[in-house]
Amino acid sequence: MKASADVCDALGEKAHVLPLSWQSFGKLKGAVGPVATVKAPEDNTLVREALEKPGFGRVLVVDGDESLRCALLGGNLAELAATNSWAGVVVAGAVRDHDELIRTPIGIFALGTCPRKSLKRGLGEHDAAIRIGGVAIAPGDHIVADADGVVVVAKSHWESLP
Ligand SMILES: O=C([O-])CC(=O)C(=O)O
Repeated sequence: MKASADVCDALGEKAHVLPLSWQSFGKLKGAVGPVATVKAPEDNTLVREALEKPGFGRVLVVDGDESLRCALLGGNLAELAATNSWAGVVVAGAVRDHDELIRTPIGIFALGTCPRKSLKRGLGEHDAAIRIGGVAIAPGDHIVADADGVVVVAKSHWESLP
């Protein structure tokens, strides 16, 4: 699996580091793959909808407005993601069920934990162009997340990597 540091060394400024304080929660300590996006403003209805579909090895990047007021993913959604062949989930927000997440065979990266669940009103948007930590991310970009951080690379640059 590609390491985020190697991707940064190879691509320089073409590798976009998401400058936030990421923590790894899943049993797998890395997630690499093409990006699918979802906006989830303190409401994880669309996160569930996305993870109910086949992941095909993609990484779901969740724009949660960096809120730590509620959890956008917990043990059930992590299990769903692993079952449906998602390579990982990157949540710019909070997750919960820490002790279940660490046993689930998928990469899960988030900014922290919160024991409160999110709204279920269907707010948000699938496949949106999003911005996390000031970095623009669109479906089809590639992501490398590991213990060093989370890096986004445009498809054209990704294909130039050895
Ligand atoms: O359903 C939710 O809101 C999040 C959760 O607790 C889970 O995924 O288990």
